[in-house]
Amino acid sequence: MSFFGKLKERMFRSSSKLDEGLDALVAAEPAPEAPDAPIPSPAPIVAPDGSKPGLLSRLTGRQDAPRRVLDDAFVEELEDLLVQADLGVDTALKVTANIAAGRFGRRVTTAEIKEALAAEIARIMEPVARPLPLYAKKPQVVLVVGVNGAGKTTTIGKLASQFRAAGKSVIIAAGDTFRAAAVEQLQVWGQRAGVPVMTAPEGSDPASLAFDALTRAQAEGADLLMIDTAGRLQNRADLMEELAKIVRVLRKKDPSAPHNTLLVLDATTGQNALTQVEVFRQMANVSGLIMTKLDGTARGGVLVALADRFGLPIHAIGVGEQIEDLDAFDPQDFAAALTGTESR
Ligand SMILES: Nc1nc2c(ncn2[C@@H]2O[C@H](COP(=O)(O)OP(=O)(O)OP(=O)(O)O)[C@@H](O)[C@H]2O)c(=O)[nH]1
Repeated sequence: MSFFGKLKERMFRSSSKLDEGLDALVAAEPAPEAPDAPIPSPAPIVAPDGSKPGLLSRLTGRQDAPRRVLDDAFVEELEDLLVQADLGVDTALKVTANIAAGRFGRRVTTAEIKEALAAEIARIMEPVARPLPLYAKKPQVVLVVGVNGAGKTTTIGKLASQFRAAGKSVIIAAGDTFRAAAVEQLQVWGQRAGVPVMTAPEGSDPASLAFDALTRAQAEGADLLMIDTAGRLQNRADLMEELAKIVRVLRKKDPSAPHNTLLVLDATTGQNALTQVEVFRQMANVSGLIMTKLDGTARGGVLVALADRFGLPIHAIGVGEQIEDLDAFDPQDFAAALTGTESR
């Protein structure tokens, strides 16, 4: 199945929410307020090119798509709908203002609003849609950060598998040494991807494991070293110190490491993802994002808010629990899936 087909199918719940909301918005043409208020004469149905509809289309009703005047009430309802779809207040206001510009006071159809919304979303997402950059430098050190449960382990496994398929040699370091279950999970993913996973005794210093892993990666001439990290936000100071130490120690072996710091975010957390970006940016030099669990969530809109607020590259999106369920981020497809329009 094409990327768009898969995304659309899997984001069905997100798109249908916004999709249906937009349909309802246009259908909800408010009745005139007072009985003695002048009833506005219906606007002539004129095609976008200015021509009147022909007899056949008038008879078949194809020109009769519901229309609603884009007025202040419409603008407010559209803003609310976008906030509910997790675009965040600032982005929702901006997007709505852009859609209203040039259309205010006109009678619009749902299709026109959906197309305009998809175009606005794609415009915001375009600059951030960038795959993980691969450098000539070997080994390229990729530090993976994010709260527990965001999908770090799964994403590392999926990425490792894709790099392997592209002919790259990869080593994984299980840096969350405080949770035996996390280490075991990563070992399972390493096996699936066919990639060695370096571990350390439970409770040992993750920085020391990172150092050993980089030593091995350099010795073996590996292309990539991916380092998993803990995600205990409950003790922020400790986590910050832990991440800082990993970076300090890596730089003893390679002053340019880490070459990427990926923040993994869970789409189902909605607006909370914005806070996580802020927190992790204070703790680590986040260079890009991967958003997981976009399948089956109604909260995919948060990606638009993230792109608009932070402008950090979105390297990939997780659309399922299987090893192949990590896709490149395509802004046109994403906008189409979210708004229920056809991708260009
Ligand atoms: N539906 C879906 N589930 C996902 C996706 N990515 C990860 N998951 C699931 O999310 C859960 C947590 O994923 P992990 O990879 O263990 O998350 P983590 O951040 O490593 O969490 P800890 O191991 O607790 O540190 C698992 O059940 C995964 O199968 C995704 O893109 N879609």
